[in-house]
Amino acid sequence: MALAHNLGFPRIGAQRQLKQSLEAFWRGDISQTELQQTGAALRHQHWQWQQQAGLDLLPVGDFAWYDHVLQLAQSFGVVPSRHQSIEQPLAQLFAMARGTSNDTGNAAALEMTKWFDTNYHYLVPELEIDQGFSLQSSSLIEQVDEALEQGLDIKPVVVGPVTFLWLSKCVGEQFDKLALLPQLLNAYSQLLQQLNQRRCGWVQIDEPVLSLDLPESWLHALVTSYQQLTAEFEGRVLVANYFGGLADKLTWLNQTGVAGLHIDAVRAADEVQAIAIQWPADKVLSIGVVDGRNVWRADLSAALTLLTPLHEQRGDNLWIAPSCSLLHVPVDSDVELELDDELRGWLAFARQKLSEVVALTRALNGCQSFTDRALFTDSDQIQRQRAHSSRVLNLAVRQRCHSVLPEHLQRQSRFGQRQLIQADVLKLPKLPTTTIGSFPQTAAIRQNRAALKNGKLSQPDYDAFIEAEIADEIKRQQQLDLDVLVHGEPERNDMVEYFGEHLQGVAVSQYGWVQSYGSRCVKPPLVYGDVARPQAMTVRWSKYAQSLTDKPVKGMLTGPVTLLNWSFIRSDLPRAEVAQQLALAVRDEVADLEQAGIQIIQIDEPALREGLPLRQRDQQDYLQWAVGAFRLSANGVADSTQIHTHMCYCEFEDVIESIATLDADVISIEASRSDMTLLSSFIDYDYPNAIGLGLYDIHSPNVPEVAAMVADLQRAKQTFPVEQIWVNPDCGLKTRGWPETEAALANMVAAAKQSRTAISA
Ligand SMILES: CN1c2c(nc(N)[nH]c2=O)NC[C@@H]1CNc1ccc(C(=O)N[C@@H](CCC(=O)N[C@@H](CCC(=O)N[C@@H](CCC(=O)O)C(=O)O)C(=O)O)C(=O)O)cc1
Ligand SMILES: N[C@@H](CCS)C(=O)O
Ligand SMILES: [Zn+2]
Repeated sequence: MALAHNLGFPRIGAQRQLKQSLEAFWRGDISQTELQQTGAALRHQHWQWQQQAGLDLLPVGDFAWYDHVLQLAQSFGVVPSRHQSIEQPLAQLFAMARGTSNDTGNAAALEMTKWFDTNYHYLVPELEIDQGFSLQSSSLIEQVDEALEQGLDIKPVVVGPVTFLWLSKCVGEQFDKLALLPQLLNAYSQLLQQLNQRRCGWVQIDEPVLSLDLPESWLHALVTSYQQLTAEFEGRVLVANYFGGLADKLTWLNQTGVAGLHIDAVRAADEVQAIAIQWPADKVLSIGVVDGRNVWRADLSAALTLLTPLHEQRGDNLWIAPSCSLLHVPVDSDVELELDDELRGWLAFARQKLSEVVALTRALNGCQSFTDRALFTDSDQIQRQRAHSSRVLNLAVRQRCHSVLPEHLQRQSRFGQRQLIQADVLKLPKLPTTTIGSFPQTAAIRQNRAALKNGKLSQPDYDAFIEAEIADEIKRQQQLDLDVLVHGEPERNDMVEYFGEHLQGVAVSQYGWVQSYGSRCVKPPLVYGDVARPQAMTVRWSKYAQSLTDKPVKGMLTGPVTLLNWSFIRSDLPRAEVAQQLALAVRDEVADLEQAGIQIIQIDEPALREGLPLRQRDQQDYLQWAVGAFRLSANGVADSTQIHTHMCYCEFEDVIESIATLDADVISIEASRSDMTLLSSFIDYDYPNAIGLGLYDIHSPNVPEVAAMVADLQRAKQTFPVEQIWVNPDCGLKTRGWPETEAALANMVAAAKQSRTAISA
């Protein structure tokens, strides 16, 4: 009998209960006991749903208060010294996640970065050269005990040692992280011994680093690790890889002695047959055949065709699962009642995906229920429907894509010439100051938008409210004496979802929340068909803002690659083509902004680096079409129009050449959190265009000091021509409050002014 299992369930809750409880706890509105009750209720609910779906083994340990990597680090005692004085474990966890600030000083949060190529962010464990590891109280064990008390058939899940070490960073003296492996393995052994005491039959150890190009020393580490862990665990170890292929690592995995292997049969469909032959038939092979990174219903008949011969070969040793943890999809598509029946029918969120896994497993085992059969019938019908639906194909869009010419990707003149023209038009001071776009999304803004959505506020009243917000934000920026103003983005729920709401071929869900980091969530748009822009999306707000001031107001758009990477994209068209359609829609908006008198337009691309394929062999192709999409969106303007772009949270060194090829007049980057080291990629590359230095970290409520920013500007001036330097925060200010925003910007403007005086002196 094939077995149905799951790798992980979304922890935030179908109604974002975890978010609400966390934020209430942080505000001091609820007690720790109440927060813990929310956690327990969510875990109980999620296990119940998974059990009802018919899974044979339920994942346990996938729940985390803020981030599962952070939680594991704390369990192993990997706590930076600046947070060690906090004894209460939950308080310490939140201090590591969010930083602390009190009379005795600030203790910074851990660095946050992208989890592989997803829009989920994990906290980076900090390792010192003499780092010790030992099992402290473990959230995994607590969750296991809780699930066992509920009489569930469980499979504990934990991030594996190779991935943990790979994702951690060295602090202080630099050293080879692998030197710490033996001690780290001891901590894992302690964890496995605890699972032995609880007689767990299986443990799932996640090693998504297997999807990367790994140096040989790390593959040796893989073998050493699992030889030790399998010897110590009395049950059986399932190593789970996802987000890509691992065929090149199979001979290494064969030496590890693990009893089971999970593969991502969606991202690496081409490897399934070869792995099925090479992975011993007496070991479990788990096929991640239902897409855990996208929201469309699976083609169940096609999946069954793939699985049937594998089942004939392996029998009980074939497991069926989603391709990866369901952390990356929303919970339940059945509640999306504002979508029409046809579109809703095309969707499968986490709960629906588990029904698909179970239906496939039962079909293999020859014990399908009536509901399972109906799922297959529906699936066949949906595949046909989507292929022929008039809402999917837009001939005008297809025609326009075919007519794109190389000159559409080209500015009229080179940067040097554009710079002179723009300087003449804009008349900005040296080291011009600006912000990245959004200002605080206050409770009042969110409440008014909620009121509009549930019919309590009319559209004209809402629009008037947004105009008043914009007017207030322009006034504040003028008082701060910023040089290039923004309208502040108060009309946007999110920089991607907002555009999803305005584009044809794209739908937005009502409750389709996905955790981005900690308590913060996003609702990725659903790109189901060819994308078109029926009317202007932002012009009204930018134009209104510009009418209130003589200073230039920067138009603010999200770029095509970020719209692509932060949406759920149709699976019947190559990503490059969807990117081109999005690019044409953004290009039209750029043209309309320019037409409306907006002289500076920023096209944000924070997800350009994130979309970089995990394997080097796939990267050039992506970079080529992604850069092409950006250029198509941006380059239809006159030389006098200044194009900005913005990127945050990203390492630039492996993509710097492509970033230069974007040819934006100004790129604003994060610089402060990396102590200006991110700049080194730009310096080494001799980056030709202008750069906006993210001079302070917007993720912290701390107000940056003028002197520190002056010192950073001084360093930048030593490496870049001063005409190329702009001054700005490192990202948008939507998550901040007004008092710290105004104080920080006042200091930033003061730092720029001081630095200008130093230039002219
Ligand atoms: C730059 N970042 C972004 C990423 N991805 C995106 N798609 N967008 C991004 O901006 N990835 C990388 C980073 C991640 N950073 C963040 C930062 C902040 C958030 C965030 O704050 N998310 C909000 C949700 C935003 C939103 O859609 N708001 C809506 C709905 C607000 C709401 O909850 N309303 C209440 C009622 C109102 C009330 O009474 O307060 C409700 O519905 O119950 C809106 O503004 O209308 C979050 O709350 O988590 C995300 C990623
Ligand atoms: N313009 C956006 C960019 C975020 S990456 C903002 O300011 O929020
Ligand atoms: Zn940003």
